[in-house]
Amino acid sequence: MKNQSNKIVQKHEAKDLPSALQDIPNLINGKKPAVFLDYDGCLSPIVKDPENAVMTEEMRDTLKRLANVCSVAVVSGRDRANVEKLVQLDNLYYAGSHGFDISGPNNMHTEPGGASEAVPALDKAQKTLDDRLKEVEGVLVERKRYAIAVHYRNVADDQVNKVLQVTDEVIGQHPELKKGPGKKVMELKPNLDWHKGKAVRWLIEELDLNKPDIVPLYIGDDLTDEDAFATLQGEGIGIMVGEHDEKTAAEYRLEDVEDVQAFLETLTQTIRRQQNV
Ligand SMILES: O=P(O)(O)OC[C@H]1O[C@H](O[C@H]2O[C@H](CO)[C@@H](O)[C@H](O)[C@H]2O)[C@H](O)[C@@H](O)[C@@H]1O
Repeated sequence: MKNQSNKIVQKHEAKDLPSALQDIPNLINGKKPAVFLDYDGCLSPIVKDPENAVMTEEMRDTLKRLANVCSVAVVSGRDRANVEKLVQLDNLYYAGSHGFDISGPNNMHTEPGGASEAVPALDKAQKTLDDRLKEVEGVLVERKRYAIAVHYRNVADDQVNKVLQVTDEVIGQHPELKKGPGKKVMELKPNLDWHKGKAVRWLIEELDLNKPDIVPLYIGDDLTDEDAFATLQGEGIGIMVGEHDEKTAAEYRLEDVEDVQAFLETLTQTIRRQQNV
């Protein structure tokens, strides 16, 4: 399958991929990793209420140790400020709203995808969604700076179609917006050629990581992470956590959040050994 840049992207069933935990020194092949991580389903397990997706102190310590030996970025669908608050580490880079809103150490803040033009449409869509979905029990309309997530995880099965139909109608009223699926969520995003893969590419260039002795790793669990896996295929390593509904462009897999932490711990030790620290 070709992606938008006409690269042929190989896709596999997640269950058929080798475990990324098996042989980490071989996986990074003597290169220094730059690590890009999704948040929900990767650093914190999927839970019923997005507000309760809290990262453990152990995972925070793991990330802190990793960020001492290589570049680390969290690339999330969440609002950037929200994911920064959840992770609470100031030597990481953060890309929120699916990569539209990027921050980092030394007051770095930039919005390379040009999403601000979609804010009036997002504001109007949010009002309509709040109004039209207010009677549906369990629905959650989560506003991010540059996206809206309509969550139906806690909606009764016989009401889910209504939620999706209303969401589709509202997107149809705003050519500035497009839809994007996720885990029990339908998102409204700026209708622009920008996604997590483009944000990762932007960070690689900006942080001067585009070098033969550096290997970018991207770890994620959701459909929105496929853009990053596809972007890195052939030059980096995509690692799928668990599974989603489609084939994946990742080349390795991890089972769950615990596996992610074990992988990051071993990766840190491997880098330290390489650096003789
Ligand atoms: O790119 P991510 O960091 O993985 O963010 C994707 C979405 O994650 C959140 O929703 C998902 O996780 C929730 C908590 O586990 C779960 O309740 C929900 O069903 C999932 O879709 C977040 O709320 C969204 O804004 C992110 O886009």
